[in-house]
Order: sequence, then structure tokens, then C-alpha cells
Amino acid sequence: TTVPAAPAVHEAATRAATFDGLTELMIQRIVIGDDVAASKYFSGKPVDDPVREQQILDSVRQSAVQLGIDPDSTAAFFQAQIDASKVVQRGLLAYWAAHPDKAPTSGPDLNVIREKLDALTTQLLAELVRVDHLRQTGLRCDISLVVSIATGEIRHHLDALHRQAVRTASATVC
Ligand SMILES: O=C(O)C(=O)C[C@]1(C(=O)O)C=C[C@@H](O)C=C1
Repeated sequence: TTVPAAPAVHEAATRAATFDGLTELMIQRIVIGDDVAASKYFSGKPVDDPVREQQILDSVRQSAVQLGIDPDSTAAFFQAQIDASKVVQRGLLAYWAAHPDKAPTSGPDLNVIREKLDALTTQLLAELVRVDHLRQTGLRCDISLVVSIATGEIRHHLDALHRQAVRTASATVC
């Protein structure tokens, strides 16, 4: 009988994994912040919705337990994603207030945007499971993250505001 070499298998998985998938989804969520900002520009609703935030955090905690990942670090990760959206929203709303000619001419329905964010939450949770081991590798985690973020920022042509949001979003990954 062959005994599987568990540490070797784990090594291989660690080497193979990257943060490319996770950072892609984080950036997609940040870009949706543009739609949220446009919707709030027209509705006048505040950027902060503490009730909605608590719903998201409670729900991801429950999912984390079911998926076998740490609920506290999962909630911290999603709090960072929410904070990143607020960076984008505040930046755009301030810019549009100062330059109304640059403001959007229509805003999408917030409920429709939230459905998109909920779908991304499910995908982000699956990625957190996939990269769970990589998040605990210290310097290797930091290096992998920097590479994936740089790749994603270039692919999405992110401006300074959105790159700032990526920094906020990625703060709790490693
Ligand atoms: O749903 C909203 O109203 C948003 O602004 C999005 C979002 C989020 O990132 O999920 C961000 C800030 C709010 O406090 C609540 C949720």
C-alpha cells in the first residue's frame, strides 16, 4: 500500500494556489462601488447602511462555519470589502459634488446592485476556502498578494481612487 505523503501534498497545493481569483473578485466588487455611488447620487441615501452591513457580516459568519473557515477572519475580510466600497463611494460622490458636469445622468436601482453584491459574496467565500492555507503563510502570502493585486490593477486599468480601495480591501487577506 502507498501511504500518501500529506505534508508533500499540502506543499504542492500551497505552491499552486495564487490570489488571482480572489483579487479579481475583490476588484469586481470595488468597481460595483461606482454603481452604488451613482445610485446614491440620485437617491440621496447615505453611503453608510449599518443594517445592511450587519446582515452581510452575520450571513458570511454563518457561511464560514459551514465552509470550515474561521468566522472572525471571514467577517474581517468582508468588513474590509465594505470599507473599500465606501472609499469608492465617498471619492466619487465628492468628485461629482465638485464637478456636477462629470456626474452620472442616471443611477441604477440599489436593490439590483445588492443582488450582484450578494452573488459576489458567494464567489468570494468559495475563493476564501480555496486560498485558506495561503493566507497563513506569512511572507509568501504577502508576496503572492502583491503580485495578484498588481496584475488585477493593470488588467482593470484602475485609477488612483480604485487602487486606494484595493489597498483597503486587501488589508486583512494575509
Ligand atoms: O448596499 C449599500 O448600500 C452599499 O453601499 C454597499 C455596502 C457594501 O459594500 O456591501 C457598502 C456600504 C454600506 O454601509 C452597506 C453596504
